[in-house]
Amino acid sequence: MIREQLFEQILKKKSYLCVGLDTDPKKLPEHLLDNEDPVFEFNRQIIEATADLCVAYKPNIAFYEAQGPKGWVSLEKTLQVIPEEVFTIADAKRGDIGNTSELYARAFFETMNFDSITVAPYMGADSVKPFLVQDGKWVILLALTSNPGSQDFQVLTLADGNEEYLFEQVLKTSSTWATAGQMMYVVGATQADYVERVRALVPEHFLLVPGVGAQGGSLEEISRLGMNQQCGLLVNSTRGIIYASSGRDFAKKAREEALKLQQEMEKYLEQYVQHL
Ligand SMILES: O=C(O)c1cc(=O)[nH]c(=O)n1[C@@H]1O[C@H](COP(=O)(O)O)[C@@H](O)[C@H]1O
Repeated sequence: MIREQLFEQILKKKSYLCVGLDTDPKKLPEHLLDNEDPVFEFNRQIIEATADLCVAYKPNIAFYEAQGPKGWVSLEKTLQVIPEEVFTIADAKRGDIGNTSELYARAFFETMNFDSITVAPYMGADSVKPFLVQDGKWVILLALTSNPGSQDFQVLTLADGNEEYLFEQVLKTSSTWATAGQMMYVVGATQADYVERVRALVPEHFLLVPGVGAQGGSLEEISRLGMNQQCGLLVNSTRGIIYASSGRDFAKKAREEALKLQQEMEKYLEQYVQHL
């Protein structure tokens, strides 16, 4: 999916919500367990209940890999029921020497038809470039993550005397590898203090923002500080939506939570995107 299509969908749905599909077999509502493929059935109902409120789905691959071959089957079936216009993110956090990254790219972009994949920048240019193979397929590079461990390396200052954080160097260098039509950055909602520094370096790029809800990040703050004139944000919520209820009403409750976020997003879009 190209950038213009993504923005069109944001305008149409008045939403920049990404729903995480981190489907844990241990957390499924009991009444689904008799199903032939409970993980798929759970995802199918979540998608049916939320597809008009969100612009992206982000299955975290770990939740499928952990189940072995049947997990990959559930993932493939899930992709098939995501409506065509909704952006898909393989949250796989890959990246390796060039020829291996090529195979990761093939796995997620060809064997499975994801629009994008999350990639770790640590191994540098030759580990990321194999994912930048064609228009409409995106790299979402980890820049400043939402977790406590982000403090261990990402905000260390470099020894070159420029008072620059490591994540800023990641943004500077990697933004020369691809345009804002092929690269996005992960910036945690818990990192609002640094968002202005992120935007100073990558004003045009979309940011994938996880960490609202269960991790405590604020949608208001990240929207105020991070939005650009093409919205420029995909804000993810996973547990806050998909596990809103563990009962028979799980899909209805998921919709209610997604709707709350969408309605808040509609407000920020009107406030911060000028030509709306
Ligand atoms: O790449 C990600 O999506 C990601 C990056 C990051 O910095 N923090 C983060 O939480 N994530 C993912 O975003 C999702 C967050 O889920 P919730 O905390 O349940 O909303 C999980 O799939 C995480 O793996």
